[in-house]
Amino acid sequence: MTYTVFVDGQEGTTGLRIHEYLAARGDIEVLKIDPDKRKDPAERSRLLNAADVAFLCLPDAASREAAFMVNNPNTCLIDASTAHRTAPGWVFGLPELARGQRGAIQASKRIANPGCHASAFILAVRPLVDAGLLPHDAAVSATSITGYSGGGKSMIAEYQQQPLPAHLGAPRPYGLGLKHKHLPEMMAHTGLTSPPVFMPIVSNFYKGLAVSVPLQLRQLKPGTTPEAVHAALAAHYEGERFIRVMPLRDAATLESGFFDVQACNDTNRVDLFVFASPDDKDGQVLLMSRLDNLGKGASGAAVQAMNVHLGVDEALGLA
Ligand SMILES: NC(=O)C1=CN([C@@H]2O[C@H](COP(=O)(O)OP(=O)(O)OC[C@H]3O[C@@H](n4cnc5c(N)ncnc54)[C@H](OP(=O)(O)O)[C@@H]3O)[C@@H](O)[C@H]2O)C=CC1
Ligand SMILES: CC(=O)N[C@@H](CCC(=O)OP(=O)(O)O)C(=O)O
Repeated sequence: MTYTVFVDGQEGTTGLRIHEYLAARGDIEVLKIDPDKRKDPAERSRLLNAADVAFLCLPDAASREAAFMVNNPNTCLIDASTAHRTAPGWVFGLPELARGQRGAIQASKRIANPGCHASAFILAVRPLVDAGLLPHDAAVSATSITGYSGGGKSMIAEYQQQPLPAHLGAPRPYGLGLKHKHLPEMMAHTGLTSPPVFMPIVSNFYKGLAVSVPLQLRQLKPGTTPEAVHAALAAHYEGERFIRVMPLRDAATLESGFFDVQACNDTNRVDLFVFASPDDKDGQVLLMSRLDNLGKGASGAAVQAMNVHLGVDEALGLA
């Protein structure tokens, strides 16, 4: 069986990476748009409606526009943008979210893929909420360190200019209005009733992302230990091929003394960590979640969602 696929936004960062994933696939025929017509609504509409699966790798407004163009009931849209992640009628493209999510992705023709920061945050927090360890109304905060490709073509150009302006050489916190666009999906797909205080930091490396979520154990169900937090993650992701729950107080990371934000690059993997002090006297845990923002954070996740939707091996074409 061959499926036809169109990538709207084929020359953007996410779109190009999806093409790389699909290039080796014998079961996929990629429909290409003439470069001169890639923003021509009539031509985009024709190709969107000709595809079995269309990836939207566009700014939010253009993604909304594309969704309106589709009238072929067989076309499945997989949107990488923020436009539809909490929209009615769209399924969240994160198969590992909860039991039943794969079935929902398979059954829907409208799939909204998670944001890169949001994927990492949700995958760390959702299991604790589901296990009843973290109350829905918990006050949570999170930090994310990300490479600059997360900002798409314009941010890549900014960071790759020669000579590099001095202010881009150091990490840059942003989202300081506390209204980052991933907050709605972070709440909707973890079950938290108030937004986390979230500070992303972009830095001078191409890709790689790590979200950290510090928790005081007294915020959790009384009696919760770091072991219980770790066990909840391990149980939630048992058998998941793209999620690795690392050992509690991961010895390798602790020995090196530094966390490697880039260690999931060029994979579709997410690594989850639970750090705690050795004697646990302070009653704290630090959750960390690491991924490649262009892998499981965007293009890899989109291809995985397509595989689930088509009912083929979920890992086909993915590292
Ligand atoms: N980069 C990342 O790590 C992640 C990105 N995303 C999301 O994926 C989407 C794409 O992001 P990314 O690839 O990084 O962005 P880029 O800016 O790299 O690419 C966007 C592409 O869309 C094209 N485009 C803009 N408007 C239109 C239009 N009206 N019709 C057709 N094409 C159009 C742009 O054209 P032109 O080349 O002329 O600018 C560009 O090629 C965004 O919504 C982003 O937020 C999601 C998760 C992670
Ligand atoms: C470094 C940087 O700017 N990153 C982007 C997130 C990239 C991402 O996940 O984007 P979407 O939600 O748009 O899909 C940001 O924080 O806005």
